[in-house]
Amino acid sequence: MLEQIKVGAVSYLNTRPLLYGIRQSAILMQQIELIEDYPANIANMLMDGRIDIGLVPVAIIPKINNAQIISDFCIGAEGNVASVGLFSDVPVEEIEEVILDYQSRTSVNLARILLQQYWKLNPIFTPAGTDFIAQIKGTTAAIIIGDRALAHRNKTRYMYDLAGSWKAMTGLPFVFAAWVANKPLPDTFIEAFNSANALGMAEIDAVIKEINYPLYDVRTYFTQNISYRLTPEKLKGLDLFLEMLGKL
Ligand SMILES: C=C(O[C@@H]1C=C(C(=O)O)C=C[C@H]1O)C(=O)O
Repeated sequence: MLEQIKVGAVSYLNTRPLLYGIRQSAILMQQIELIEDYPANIANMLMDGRIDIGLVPVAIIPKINNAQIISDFCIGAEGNVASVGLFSDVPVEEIEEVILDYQSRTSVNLARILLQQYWKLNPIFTPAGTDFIAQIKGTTAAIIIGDRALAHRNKTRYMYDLAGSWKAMTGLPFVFAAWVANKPLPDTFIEAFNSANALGMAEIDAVIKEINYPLYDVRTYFTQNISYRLTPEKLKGLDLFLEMLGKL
């Protein structure tokens, strides 16, 4: 038997439409082993070769040998993404310290770019411990991503949406994560993988039916906040982000 292709996916709600399609595809499921974890862990797995494909934070693409984006689907946003924010009790100008979510690799860097170039501020950045959300207080703010960010909306006085702010600064959409392989894969497999992703998007009603999430409207999240197609405009946003990241 051929060895299975190891695929790592982000374990947040936003990935559910993509995984729905993959799981529906029996032939694909015979060829892959699916591993779910938070983004920073998926990034480590792809970097050290424990997986062959990962829905990885785009910020780590430059650190991967032979990195290839293999899919037309991504975790992106054309405006407010709702699940990536700078959460603060004070207005952004008054923030002195920003704690950076340990689960993130892209958004923490996006936050550094936006604070420097959009808000023109220079706060201290601190790596997060596991209980960092409880430390948001006074002039200490935090970047939170994923489901924990959705759950924390309305809990702080201010939530600056990082994808919305990126759009305001650059006029471009933003890509948080993309399907990246660290080795060449057969074209037939890549085609099947893409079709499976597309299937999930086409069956969005069925995806939503499976989810019981009371804290945010998942239909709005999947159809108006997250934008899954890796369009030429998104690739422009991605190129600009990687260029800015290189100069940080
Ligand atoms: C929009 C999101 O994008 C995520 C943000 C990531 C990051 O900051 O490194 C990585 C993967 C994405 O799933 C989110 O999870 O809320």
